[in-house]
Amino acid sequence: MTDLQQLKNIKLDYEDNIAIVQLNQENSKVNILSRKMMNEFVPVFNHLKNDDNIKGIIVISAKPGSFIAGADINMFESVKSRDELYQMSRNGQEIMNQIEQSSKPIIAAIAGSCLGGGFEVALACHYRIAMNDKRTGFGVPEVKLGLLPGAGGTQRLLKNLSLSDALDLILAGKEIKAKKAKAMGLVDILVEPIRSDVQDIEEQNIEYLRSIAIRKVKEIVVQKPTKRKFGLMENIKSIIMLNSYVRNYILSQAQAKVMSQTQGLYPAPLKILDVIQQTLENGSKVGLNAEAEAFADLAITNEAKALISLFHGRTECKKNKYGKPEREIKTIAIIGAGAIGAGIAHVSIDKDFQVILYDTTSSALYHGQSQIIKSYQNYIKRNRITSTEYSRILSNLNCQTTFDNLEKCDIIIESVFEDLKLKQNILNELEQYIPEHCIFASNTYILSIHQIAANSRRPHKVIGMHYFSPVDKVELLEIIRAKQTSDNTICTAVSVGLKQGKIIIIVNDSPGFYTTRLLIFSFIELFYLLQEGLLPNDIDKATKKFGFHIGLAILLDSGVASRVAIGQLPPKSNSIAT
Ligand SMILES: CCCCCCC[C@H](O)CC(=O)SCCNC(=O)CCNC(=O)[C@H](O)C(C)(C)COP(=O)([O-])OP(=O)([O-])OC[C@H]1O[C@@H](n2cnc3c(N)ncnc32)[C@H](O)[C@@H]1OP(=O)([O-])[O-]
Repeated sequence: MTDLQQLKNIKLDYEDNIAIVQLNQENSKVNILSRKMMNEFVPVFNHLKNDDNIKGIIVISAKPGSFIAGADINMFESVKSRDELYQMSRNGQEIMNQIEQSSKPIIAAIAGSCLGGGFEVALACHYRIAMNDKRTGFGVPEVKLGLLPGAGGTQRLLKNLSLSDALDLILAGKEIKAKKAKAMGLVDILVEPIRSDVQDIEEQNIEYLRSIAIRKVKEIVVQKPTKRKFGLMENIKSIIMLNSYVRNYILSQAQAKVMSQTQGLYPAPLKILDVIQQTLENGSKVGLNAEAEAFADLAITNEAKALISLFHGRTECKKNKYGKPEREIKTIAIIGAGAIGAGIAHVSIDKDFQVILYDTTSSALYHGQSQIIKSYQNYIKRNRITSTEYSRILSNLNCQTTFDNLEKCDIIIESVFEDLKLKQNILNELEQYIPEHCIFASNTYILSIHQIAANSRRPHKVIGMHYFSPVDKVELLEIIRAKQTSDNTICTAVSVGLKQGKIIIIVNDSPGFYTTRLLIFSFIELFYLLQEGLLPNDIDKATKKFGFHIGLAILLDSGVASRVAIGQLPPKSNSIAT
């Protein structure tokens, strides 16, 4: 029995007859439903449930940016048997049922990520109040770990949403922002954050959210909650759902989409569809059991283990192991307004970097600028940003055909053709204009950073930053350190990349670095297959069936790959990854 005076991951507060359960996972950036957290949460909840003085409960997080990031992923890895996983899911479902069935109103006051098991907790609560800010997002990303929501999430999402919307969330594992969650009926009240120029803003916002939640729960205690009224469209949708022909049609469409996107290589989406079908045909009791069975089946697959390992790898690649750069980076100059240069500008301006986009001609510059403007206009159309945000973001972009203002730059990212002489000349010329602290990054997939810096006055400030097209969609950034590159230069490049939202690998300045070298070996095999008489289309089909996102032959046909394959790669190979 946990002593309620000795809680380490939960702070229990009271205001009048309202209990505030504040989650604050020890030694962690995020809250998770770990064994330690659950060992405190369950006794706290039972105590509050049985205490007659308590009339209402609020579940809130003390951590800025994180409500609950889900069940503890490491817990699944430590489990020894399938039965244990099944039981874990059943226990999770039982806790959520207890929350839902509580006679006292329970409000989830949500600021930050509300994901997986965290979203399942929120869905089990009677009322959801959410901060309408960038960091607050809802989703069930379990499918990305090769799993499915295993604490009643499939059932509650089906109850709260139309079948298509529920499928959309569970199968894609995508995150939605608070405003969209409110529009979908998953959130009851949106709270606007306090102005962003206030100090300790996030802590203050949590306090503010808490005060609104306390007011609301007191109101509910007096009035008793009114059931959410469904609109006309929702009523029509639920009538349609009673029709098995319509249901089966939606499920078969979803299955076809899954098969075309995954080639059937991932078991989780297919299991999810199966659980949903069983629920729709036999009701929630069968659905819950099917969910737990599927959770246990999936958690022991190699696919889940590989995807969980990928999660850990990605988390590692989001860290700056070099610490903090000596200077804060405010201004970036990008040399070359082609698709990649413009893409780099695109991922920089919305992170509040001041960007100078340079090209030699107005028409090239116009082309790059139009690419950026078009993308951001699309975001407005898709409600990803408001027109005010659009104006603010675009005001960070300065396009020019001269080297004016380069003295303000903290980093230059050169993204011109793969021509060693050209890159060397640009570096030499720019060194006349840029300040002493400014670092120079070359966006190259093949040229030696050491050679690019051969005539530099400060080679320790030269580094490679290899972006991938389309830059606003591909998360990977390959950072290449030459022997002479200083740690602060690497640290600065990593911090810029992380702020741009990239997942970063750091590699040595060796032939083909990491990514291009991997491609080379695939292309060598491809050439053998072509010589043996296979058709490019068949090779593409086979590689896609194997799991490649695009066919290998079509990849070769894209300019980048062919130039790599045609022999710019130096013959000698050294070790690559740092
Ligand atoms: C009650 C039992 C119920 C059982 C039944 C199953 C229930 C459920 O359906 C299954 C799940 O929820 S599956 C889960 C579904 N949820 C997800 O898939 C969400 C996974 N998480 C994320 O997507 C991101 O971490 C966030 C967006 C939450 C934060 O991003 P950010 O601000 O850039 O932060 P960051 O740098 O990424 O992470 C900081 C630290 O937190 C760590 N950590 C984080 N989540 C963890 C977790 N769930 N676990 C463990 N650890 C987790 C992370 O490793 C790192 O550790 P380190 O030691 O410092 O290296």
